[in-house]
Amino acid sequence: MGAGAGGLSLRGARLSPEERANSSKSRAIDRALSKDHTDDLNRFKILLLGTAESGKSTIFRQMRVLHLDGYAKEDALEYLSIIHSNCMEALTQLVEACSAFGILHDITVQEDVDRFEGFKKKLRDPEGLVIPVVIGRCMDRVWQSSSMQMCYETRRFRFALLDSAKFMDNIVRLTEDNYVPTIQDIVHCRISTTGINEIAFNHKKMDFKMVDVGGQRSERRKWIHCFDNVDMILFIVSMSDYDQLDPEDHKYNRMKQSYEIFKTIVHCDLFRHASIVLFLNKYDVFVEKLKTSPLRRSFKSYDGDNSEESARDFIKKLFRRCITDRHKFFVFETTATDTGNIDLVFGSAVAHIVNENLRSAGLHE
Ligand SMILES: Nc1nc2c(ncn2[C@@H]2O[C@H](COP(=O)(O)OP(=O)(O)OP(=O)(O)O)[C@@H](O)[C@H]2O)c(=O)[nH]1
Ligand SMILES: [Mg+2]
Repeated sequence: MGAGAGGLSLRGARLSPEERANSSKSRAIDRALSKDHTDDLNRFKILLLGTAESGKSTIFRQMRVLHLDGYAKEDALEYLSIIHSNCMEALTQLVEACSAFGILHDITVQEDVDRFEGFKKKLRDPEGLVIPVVIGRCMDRVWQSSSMQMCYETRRFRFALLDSAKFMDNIVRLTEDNYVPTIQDIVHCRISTTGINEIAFNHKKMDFKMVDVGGQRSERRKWIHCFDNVDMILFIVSMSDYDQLDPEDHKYNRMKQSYEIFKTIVHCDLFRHASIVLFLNKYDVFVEKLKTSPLRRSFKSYDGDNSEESARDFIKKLFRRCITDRHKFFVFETTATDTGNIDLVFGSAVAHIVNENLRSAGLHE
């Protein structure tokens, strides 16, 4: 089944709040640049790489939450219409799935589906989308219906569905008047990155610069502009991709694509001195998915059982094989939407690298 969102082009076609902030600040940044250039070179540069939807920007946002000042009310409000767009897209995908699977709704639920579709047709400005309270309630009734819940519970991994579809659990809160997105809402929302975003922060007395790029095919061409002076590649692979086809090229498995990109990056001579950190992300979804979708179905060479440990180790080994002796390499299982998990793992990755660097310099046992 296609990933179609019923003609809505609600994500990807516009600037994310990160990009808007970047471009409005760019003139001021230009002026300060000559002074900052030296400071910049002293910062530990982390480049986030990985395929689309692997979770790079989610980690980027977590850094802002953990190591900067988070999101003030006006910054949080920049995410409101994206969150509403995610809800529209998710419910559209769910309604389409019900009809593709031949799941029928009760008459009252069908009336609400029709009301939702009617609202969508009349939408003029997806950019500034705000779902009215009454439509939010109507969407909630569709989401809570037994037909929709059955479709979600039993088939959600069999059709394209936004990771942020769980917003539907909170659709009434999200569409209330005066709603302001919470940190949790912001890290769960989905908008594809179409530029290069940077933040600078301090952690454990070290200065960092983190660079976030887009993972879609057209965006990967821009990666090369960020390849100078990289201290650490933070490569994000989505563990839930193991049984997915690449949405941009259905010939390829999405995780195998990610593996090929990882291999190319690791072998790139520009990164011969960089540390490589691999996040096996969306681990929460991976564990859920394994219950119904065996790894062997997508990876014929896998001969283990369908336990989480065995499947995870196979994927870990696959990626590790790309690493050569010259690299410092660390791998972690992550759930990027979990702030506590990212705090722990990021801290640990940095500590490992610092220790390794001290050891290489003969300053550590
Ligand atoms: N359940 C779950 N969702 C996640 C996790 N990591 C990211 N997501 C969600 O996955 C979606 C995509 O994440 P992004 O951070 O936008 O992905 P990206 O790599 O920046 O994608 P591009 O910008 O297109 O390259 C978002 O809705 C996230 O909230 C995770 O570990 N678990
Ligand atoms: Mg992104």
